[in-house]
Amino acid sequence: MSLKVAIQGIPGSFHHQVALLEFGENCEIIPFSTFEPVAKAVAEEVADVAVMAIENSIAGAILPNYDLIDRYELHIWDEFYLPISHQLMALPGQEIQALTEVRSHPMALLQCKQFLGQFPKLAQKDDIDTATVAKRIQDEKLSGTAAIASKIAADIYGLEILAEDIQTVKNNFTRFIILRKSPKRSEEANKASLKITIKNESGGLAKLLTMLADFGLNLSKIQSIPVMEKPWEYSFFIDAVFENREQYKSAMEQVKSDFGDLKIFGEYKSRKP
Ligand SMILES: O=C(O)C(=O)C[C@]1(C(=O)O)C=C[C@@H](O)C=C1
Repeated sequence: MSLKVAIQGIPGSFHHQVALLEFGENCEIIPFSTFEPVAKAVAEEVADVAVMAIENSIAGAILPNYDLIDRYELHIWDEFYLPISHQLMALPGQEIQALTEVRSHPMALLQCKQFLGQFPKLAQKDDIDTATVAKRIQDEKLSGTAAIASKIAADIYGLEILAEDIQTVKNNFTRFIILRKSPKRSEEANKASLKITIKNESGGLAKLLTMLADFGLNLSKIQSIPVMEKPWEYSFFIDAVFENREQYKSAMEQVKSDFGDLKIFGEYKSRKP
């Protein structure tokens, strides 16, 4: 039986590309148009695994996805960094000047903000995912509308590329995480994703960070997320890289005893390029 992989997006989307690269051409892709049903599908065992974008090197974090992992009690099994190159594309034979709107996933539009700034008359519209826009332009023969999507999407849906590599910096990556319902047991892990809710007292965060550094944890990411039930209080989502597993374990014990709540989303191998 093939692995069921939940993603947001259709063939040609970046999620689809990651799913095939990670799980091979024979996996069964279960596509959704937003992130919440992706998380739900794994929580309810409709899918075995989910691929979910979590942050981009130009546009930053996709904050609502942190909440989904937390709320649906999912576990991070792995990470995947995909180089992202965006192309402006439209029905064949059109000039950029003839376009009136450009549609894409909001994260993709953000990554191309500088390029789009040159075309103030081009209305920017958020859409489901990069490839869905490319497909719709072809299916409905939408002249005047452009998509921002991958070269693969242009090939699949028969669109012409009008401008290549339009993301603000050429070296652009999106970090995806691989989620499952059950926790992963791995002895080779050197990275952990944590949620720490510290007591609201002066210097609390500074003390936490110093303690983690003392145990040899290198924080590759720290993101504050509001605690919804307690206005103006925050939890911290932390990605920490470590060399010594015992020291990491000791640090986690100390977090629990001295700082507050700890939730470990996953321990896995760092894939940072
Ligand atoms: O729209 C797509 O193709 C996606 O896979 C979504 C997504 C995202 O969620 O950030 C994935 C990678 C890129 O950063 C742009 C968009």
